[in-house]
Amino acid sequence: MDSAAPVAMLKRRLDALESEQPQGFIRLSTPCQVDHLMGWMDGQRALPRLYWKAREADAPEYAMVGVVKAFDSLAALHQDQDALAACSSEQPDYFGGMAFDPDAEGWTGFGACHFLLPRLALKRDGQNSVLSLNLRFDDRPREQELADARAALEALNPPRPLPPMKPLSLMREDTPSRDEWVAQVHRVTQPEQLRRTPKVVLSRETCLHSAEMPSPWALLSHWQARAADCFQFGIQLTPYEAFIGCPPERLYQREGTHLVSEALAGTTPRGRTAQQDGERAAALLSDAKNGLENQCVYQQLLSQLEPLSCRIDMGEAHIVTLRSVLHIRRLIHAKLHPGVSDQALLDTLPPTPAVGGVPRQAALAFIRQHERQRRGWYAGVFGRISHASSDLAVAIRCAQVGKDTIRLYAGAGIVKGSEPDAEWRELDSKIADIMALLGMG
Ligand SMILES: C=C(O[C@H]1C=CC=C(C(=O)O)[C@@H]1O)C(=O)O
Ligand SMILES: [Mg+2]
Repeated sequence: MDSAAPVAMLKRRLDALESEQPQGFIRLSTPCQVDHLMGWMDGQRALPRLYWKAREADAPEYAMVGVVKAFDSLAALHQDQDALAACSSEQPDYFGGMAFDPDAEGWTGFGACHFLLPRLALKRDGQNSVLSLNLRFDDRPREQELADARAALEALNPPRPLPPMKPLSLMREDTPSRDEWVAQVHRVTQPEQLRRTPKVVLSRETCLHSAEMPSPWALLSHWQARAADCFQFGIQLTPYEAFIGCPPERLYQREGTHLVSEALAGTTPRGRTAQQDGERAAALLSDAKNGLENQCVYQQLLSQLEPLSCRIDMGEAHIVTLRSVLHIRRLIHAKLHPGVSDQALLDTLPPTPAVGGVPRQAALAFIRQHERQRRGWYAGVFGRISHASSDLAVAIRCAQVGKDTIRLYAGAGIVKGSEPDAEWRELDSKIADIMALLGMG
């Protein structure tokens, strides 16, 4: 990619702003040829860095660096959207995520909620790539904003070739251990416990120790090549902490008042042939335990969306085929009441029973009491929010990349009929792609 010319163009556009009276939010954009966005991300030194692509094959990719403004609550984000709606014709995209449980101790460096309006965004949409510089003049001195924007442009680096994936000599540590897992699954499936809490999604953290921190962007680049049908995200807030993932599950997509959500739960490993896949898919759809896992998610989403919507259309259960596993999915389309905000949706929907349980509070209480690992942003929410449209994934199939550890997360819905050994194997199949990349497959 030749970024010198686009950067020079944006600097000229900035110079032109000096003599104007810019108001509110302004996005300066220029075409910018890109070969590989991950190489661009890896080449940058400024922080934060954030990458996002929704799971549709033709969804645009966003690679972002630097920050204009950050938000540590949905209320603050919503307030900002309202403020800009009142003073700007263009509205920004905000990117970020939320922890699984804001009331539990999370990961160092990752708050309960963190969304940001990036300073620079490289957006690739089909054949078109555009580099944008975001600015705002409603809440800060004009001279300072222009100087900060110029500094961000000057700090931009060219992309660099991604380092090859080195075989890491990794020591593996599971929390819970396999024995603890067996005990936890037995506890959840006791009849008395199931009567009060019919579903709890238990999780595992697999901690891999490595001598040096791999580039999170090189890892994500390899991982995304194996997860074309999934959302793909990465966020790096500090030099030694990044969170990446390729989740298959959508929390919701909103276009105006039209909302699409889904229940993705119920799992079986892929077969070795197309015929075996077909047999496993049929068995999965008729299996009581997996059906119940999905039903819990679907019903809760429906009952939560009901008061927010004037119309809800329910879809049939069908199979989603990923590289290593098959899942059951049911789609939900809703027409929201006018004025239902992303804040209202995000205050209501997560954590869904695909990652928490039913009833929510009892399941969360169980998880807080029995899980030793910190879920942090695993099983939280990650995505893009804007005034006109939003798209958010459930942050599963993910890894936290630290200075000398890589932590992989996987969970399994435990309901009546769950067997500890089969559920443990389900955890491994869910993260098989990233395990294989790390030489642990
Ligand atoms: C919680 C996870 O998966 C959820 C999504 C799909 C299928 C699931 C299951 O069959 O248990 C889980 O509910 C995870 O991958 O960490
Ligand atoms: Mg399951």
